Amino acid sequence: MMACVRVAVRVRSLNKREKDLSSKVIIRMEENKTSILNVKDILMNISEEKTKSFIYDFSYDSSNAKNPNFATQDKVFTDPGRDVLEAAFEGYNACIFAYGQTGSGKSYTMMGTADDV
Ligand SMILES: Nc1ncnc2c1ncn2[C@@H]1O[C@H](COP(=O)(O)OP(=O)(O)OP(=O)(O)O)[C@@H](O)[C@H]1O
Repeated sequence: MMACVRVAVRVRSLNKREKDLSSKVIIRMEENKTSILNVKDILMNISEEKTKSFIYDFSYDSSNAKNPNFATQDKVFTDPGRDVLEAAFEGYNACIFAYGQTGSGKSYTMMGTADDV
């Protein structure tokens, strides 16, 4: 039996505009914990960062494919997506939706790319 509501958070990689602005990724993810770092601490290289942490059902770091905890499209589909589909096939009402600001990766996360099978 799956929980009624589950929340997953995903971070995408920086886009060209953000890279051109030398933007920093201020989100760190560890298991299902998402932390927001203070950008001033990152820039000044202060190790004792003042972070705000939140626990979600899933936290997906897709910011850098080189990170060991990089979340692939397949992973994002398998964890929250497959259960919802299975529940629907069992006759339960099910809904999955993406929420976030423009350009944050909602369509990408829900639809994938032509290369995804
Ligand atoms: N996880 C990701 N990995 C690589 N590229 C991504 C990822 N998520 C989003 N992108 C890229 O970022 C851009 C914006 O993503 P997308 O169109 O999915 O955003 P959106 O939230 O649906 O935006 P809008 O609300 O404007 O429709 C696209 O070029 C997409 O390919």
